[in-house]
Amino acid sequence: MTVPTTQNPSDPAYKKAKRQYLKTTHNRLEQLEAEWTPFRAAEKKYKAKFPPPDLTNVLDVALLDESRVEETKRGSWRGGANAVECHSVDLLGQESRGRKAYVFPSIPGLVLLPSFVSPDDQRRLVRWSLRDHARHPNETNLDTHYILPEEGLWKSYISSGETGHHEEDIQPRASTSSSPIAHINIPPGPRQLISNEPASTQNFAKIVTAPTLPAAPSLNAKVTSAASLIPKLRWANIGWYYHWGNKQYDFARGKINVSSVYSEVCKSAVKTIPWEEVFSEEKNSSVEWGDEPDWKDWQDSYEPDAGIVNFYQTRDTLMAHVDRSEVCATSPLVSISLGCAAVFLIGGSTRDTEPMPILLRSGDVVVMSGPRCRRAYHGVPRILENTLPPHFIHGVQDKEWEPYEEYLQTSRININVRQVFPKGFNPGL
Ligand SMILES: O=C(O)CCC(=O)C(=O)O
Ligand SMILES: [Fe+2]
Repeated sequence: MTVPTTQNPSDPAYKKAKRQYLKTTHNRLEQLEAEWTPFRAAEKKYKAKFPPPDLTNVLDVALLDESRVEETKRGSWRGGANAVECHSVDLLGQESRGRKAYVFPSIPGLVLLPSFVSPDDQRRLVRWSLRDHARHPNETNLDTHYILPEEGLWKSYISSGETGHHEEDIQPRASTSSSPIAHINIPPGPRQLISNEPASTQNFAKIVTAPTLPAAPSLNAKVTSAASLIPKLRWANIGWYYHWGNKQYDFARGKINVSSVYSEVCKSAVKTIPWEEVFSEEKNSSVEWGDEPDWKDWQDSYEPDAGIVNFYQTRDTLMAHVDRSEVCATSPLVSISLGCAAVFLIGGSTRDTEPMPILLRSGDVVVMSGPRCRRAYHGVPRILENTLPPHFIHGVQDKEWEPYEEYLQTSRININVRQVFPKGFNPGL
């Protein structure tokens, strides 16, 4: 199956994007463009539906891998194999023999592990994310606005397909809450840009006691069905609860265990990275690391306890942001890509650094770590249609897999896992 694309001039999607472009550019103030930060300019470039962006400057290391030819030749989105300055390092351990990671002199602490997750494990993670994780007790973006089925949205969607019933059976939360309780307003839809104070061991006591009003259910939400809500699923929380209103963890609500399905992949990535080589070229490191670089401990001490699973449809984007709610500002953040490919941008400590574009494909893992990278601005301006790798399509004989394949045709899943506390810090929770 191919989905509409803005790359092909005879495709209606291209024509529509062109009409839209001509309409909006008519009114565009040139001055505004001049005021864009380099990060904003890059976001605009890769987001553009028309003309479709040229990806030659986007690093696409899958093009160097013969075993990924079937994957990279699908559709027409391809980056450049040598678009960005980087070099490869060998992964550690028997199981990783011959496998490589890429490191980037301009962003020490950024590590790209192409194709780190095997096709079988990718399918396992997709199933887990949709069916087992995006449901109670893990919070999702939809919980604020709808009373979701106990069995989870995905199972309810599948069973409605099996029985042929697409009933409108999901109630909006607003219509059922009778008692007037205090709320804050968090609009439904994409994550909002809210400026938060970077968490640290110094301000931790203040963060723990910050008031955390629940988000207000939307008054516009209507009775609906699981099938209509599935494309609206945007995120599911992992581990410690997160408060989106003040962009800090809500430690008072406690923590749900991080499933080993996720944590094992993340831990094996951290264990297999040769950290000494990753940070060997870093200059003046002790200044930025504080007392002592802590990477020497990561192979043993890294323990993920928070994060988010992001669900993107091909039209979705994630704006430039910094993940700074974790008390530990250096410990690895491990990010797993599944499904359709995406353009990922990563820059520096402000939006004034020109970001590096990297094409992330299914199974790729990105690790953001150390003082120069863990809190660098990053975002996802584009999900690329028709880039689903063949191992999600051909050869999957399993009938039960079909709805996952159908979902993935227009979706990307990102599992983004973090460690909140540095080694040896006692939060007293
Ligand atoms: O989707 C991605 O690759 C990045 C997601 C991300 O930056 C986040 O969840 O904070
Ligand atoms: Fe992020």
